[in-house]
Amino acid sequence: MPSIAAQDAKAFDETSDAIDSVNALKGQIWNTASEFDASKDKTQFRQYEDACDRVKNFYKEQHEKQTVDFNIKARVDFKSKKRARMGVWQAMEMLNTLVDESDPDTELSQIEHLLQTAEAMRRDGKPDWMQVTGLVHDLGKLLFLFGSEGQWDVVGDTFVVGCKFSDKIIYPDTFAANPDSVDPVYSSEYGIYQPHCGLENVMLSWGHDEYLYHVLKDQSTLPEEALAMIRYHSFYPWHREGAYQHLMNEKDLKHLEAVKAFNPYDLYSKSDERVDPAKLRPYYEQLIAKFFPAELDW
Ligand SMILES: O[C@H]1[C@H](O)[C@@H](O)[C@H](O)[C@@H](O)[C@@H]1O
Ligand SMILES: [Fe+2]
Ligand SMILES: [Fe+2]
Repeated sequence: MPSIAAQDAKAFDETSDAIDSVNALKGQIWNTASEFDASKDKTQFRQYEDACDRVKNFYKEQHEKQTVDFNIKARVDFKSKKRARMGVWQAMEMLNTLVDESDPDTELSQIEHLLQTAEAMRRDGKPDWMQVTGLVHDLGKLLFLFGSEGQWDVVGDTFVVGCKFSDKIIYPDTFAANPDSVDPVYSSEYGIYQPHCGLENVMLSWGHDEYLYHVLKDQSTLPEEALAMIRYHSFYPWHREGAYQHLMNEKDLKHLEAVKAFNPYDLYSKSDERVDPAKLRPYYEQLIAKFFPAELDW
């Protein structure tokens, strides 16, 4: 039996190895841009300072209400309820009634956004699994039709709850109204978490990413990268701004790379040409059949 001191030293070495490799790789990953990224004028997107009141009010409410208590309750509710049973295309059609209040960049319907994302990936020759991930990535917004409290617990960028709210989140001042921001534990650097504990062990603000990840992880044959794309695609303070590095482990580096490859298709396809869902349906139905059962529990 190694002594406690030796075990501590080993644990410390492992943590510092993880930190070293996070540090070595992160610069490379955070700075990568894809071909698709390069062809778009980025100044047209995510201009939150100039956004309309609809968007600003949305985030004011979300940042006030996403507390640790709420997040625990949302996860318990998720596990204890049955919502619906249907296929992927039917879910896309059902989602179409939602107009996302958090989005300053598109007025198009959700089905069009999903198809635009997938089509942009298809044009760039991305693999089947990634195209289908693009196709489904926002289906978690169905939560809104399944009894969410509003849009604030469904859409918008995500962030970590249970530790200090990062100033890399858009409209950071609005967290002053969140009771967790004056809680001595929840407002500290690490809060309820351990250094480099890994993002799978932290609570991201509840919404469409987290919900869909939990729905699909056991009901699809999507690879790990695809599930990371779904789970973290709204986590802009992390994947775009480089926040929360003190909570990352090595697995998250791989996930970061996947999310960074996904993001430009989600964001910049919003300015692409309109698509015709009826025309595209046969192609995507055969992709859906490769990765999902005919019906899923939502
Ligand atoms: O407003 C958008 C929302 O429409 C997206 O679905 C989400 O992923 C983004 O992070 C958010 O900023
Ligand atoms: Fe999204
Ligand atoms: Fe999206």
